[in-house]
Amino acid sequence: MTGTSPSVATDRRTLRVGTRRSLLATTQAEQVAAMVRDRLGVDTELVEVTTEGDRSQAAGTPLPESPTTGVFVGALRQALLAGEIDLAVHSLKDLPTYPETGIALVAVPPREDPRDVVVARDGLTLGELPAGSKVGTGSPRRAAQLHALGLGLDVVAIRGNVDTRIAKVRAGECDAVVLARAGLARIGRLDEVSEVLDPLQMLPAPGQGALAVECRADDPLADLLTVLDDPATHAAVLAERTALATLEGGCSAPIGALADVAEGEDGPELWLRAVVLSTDGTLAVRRSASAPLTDTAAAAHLGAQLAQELLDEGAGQLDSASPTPHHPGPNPAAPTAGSTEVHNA
Ligand SMILES: NCc1[nH]cc(CCC(=O)O)c1CC(=O)O
Repeated sequence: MTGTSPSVATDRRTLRVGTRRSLLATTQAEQVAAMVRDRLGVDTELVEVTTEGDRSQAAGTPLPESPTTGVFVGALRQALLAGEIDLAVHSLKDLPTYPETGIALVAVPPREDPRDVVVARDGLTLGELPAGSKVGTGSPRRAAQLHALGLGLDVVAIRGNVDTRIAKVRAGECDAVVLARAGLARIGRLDEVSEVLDPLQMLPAPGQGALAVECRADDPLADLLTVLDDPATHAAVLAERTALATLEGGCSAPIGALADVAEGEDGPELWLRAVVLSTDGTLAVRRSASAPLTDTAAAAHLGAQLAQELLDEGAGQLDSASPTPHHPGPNPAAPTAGSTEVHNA
């Protein structure tokens, strides 16, 4: 192990790319490794690190789809800090919103399609599934938005990796499951998709479809790896994640957020929309806002501002712990016009 003698990147012939062991994780890591070889002209080697999340899946107690505690990233960060790997590749949506001392997020490569998809029996869409159909998901965000469609679907909690979840449909255990399109795209299983969900009905998780490349903050490699960064994607996910971080301070309800880059009159703009729902989907607060796509500070500001508007509209009262959510209280300061709505779904 050469971790104790800091070397400059050009001294390293082979960069060690840390990844979780799942098929999705290693596929993503190999994609980033290919970019590293191409852009930096160095060799790469994948180093598989077993995370707490993987261990518990192997032991038969898989974690929920959207663990918020970073169980999938801790071991990779430890390996970075210990000098066992040079860079780590994560699904960005699995990263906790708070930073880790000594670890830098150095690049966000171009994003995959961030939408959620349905994999259903007989190629059915959600609208074609009869009331009472079992739709599997372990994500409170997906469950709340499924309930909000008002189709009478029976949302059942399932866990496990992408393969396991698709297998539940093929085995007849569920009529359908909802997954991130990006995951299926990366492992070459888009042919399983029966419907791509419009973000108007199913807003993805903040950061969904994007990858995060991390390395040690004090490693000279950090500067070199910025060539992997896609500034538009980076700004978009920063806006989404800042909204998430701000909302996490004031509420524990399911959250969806998506920022798109669109061409405005005076150049590219970031258009951010977000939703906070009660767990059972009967109540939702939704809002959107846009800002010129300039720097990361502007993107973060957009996210924080939108989150604050959602909190002002009562998002903090959509208590995920409450089985019978109540209407958010009136807010005299809230504007009456705009794209916010508090509704019974
Ligand atoms: N929570 C697990 C996870 N983390 C990232 C992805 C998919 C790839 C991505 O969103 O970038 C998935 C699977 C899923 O949600 O279906």
